[in-house]
Amino acid sequence: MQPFLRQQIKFAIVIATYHPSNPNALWEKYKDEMVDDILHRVWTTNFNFDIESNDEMRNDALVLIEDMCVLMCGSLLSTLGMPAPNRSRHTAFNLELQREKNYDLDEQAERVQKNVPLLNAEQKNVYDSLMKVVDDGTGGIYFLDAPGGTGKTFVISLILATIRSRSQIALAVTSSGIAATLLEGGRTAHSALKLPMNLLMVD
Ligand SMILES: Nc1ncnc2c1ncn2[C@@H]1O[C@H](COP(=O)(O)OP(=O)(O)OP(=O)(O)O)[C@@H](O)[C@H]1O
Repeated sequence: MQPFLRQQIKFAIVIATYHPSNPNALWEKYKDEMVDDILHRVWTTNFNFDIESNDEMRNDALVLIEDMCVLMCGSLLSTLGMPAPNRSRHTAFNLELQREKNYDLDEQAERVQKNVPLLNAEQKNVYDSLMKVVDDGTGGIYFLDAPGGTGKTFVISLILATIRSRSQIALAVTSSGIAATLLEGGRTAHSALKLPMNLLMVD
């Protein structure tokens, strides 16, 4: 059993098999304990122990409890006298989202202020063009190519910082793990987008 599910499983057993007289009151009493493990995972993933439990996490706990109740007694929480989870809001421990919302905005803004004036003409052209696409919301696919060491990563990092400094989300995905280490918040596309691995393919 995964240790982080223990509290929710115990709660589900009580609700699904003992049929307490007031399940809703029980949930109100223990709902904060139900998210302890979720909160702990969010803390350790984000290296930020200031994050507090929130409705999103409580909703995630309810979804887990309901899934287990359905397995145990075939009933949804609403029929067992409990609040129904909002499935459309279920984030499945949305650590990715927490992580992307967790950048220090001042730090990002400071980096932008310090580094934009350093861009050379070509870098500035790339930076301005891509930021315009972001600002206009037009989107698109852009390929940035230049000889090694000429500042591609520098520009890309600055674009990421600019977007993040505005509380917007910029995912940095790369094709290799080594490349991912060069960008703040960088992940491989396989990890970030849960791309399937073709283990039979030989490069
Ligand atoms: N405009 C700039 N002002 C100051 N330093 C810069 C600037 N552009 C790039 N650099 C620095 O130059 C070095 C090389 O830049 P960077 O790593 O971005 O190049 P790259 O094109 O991504 O290289 P590679 O293709 O080898 O990965 C880095 O130390 C980077 O911080």
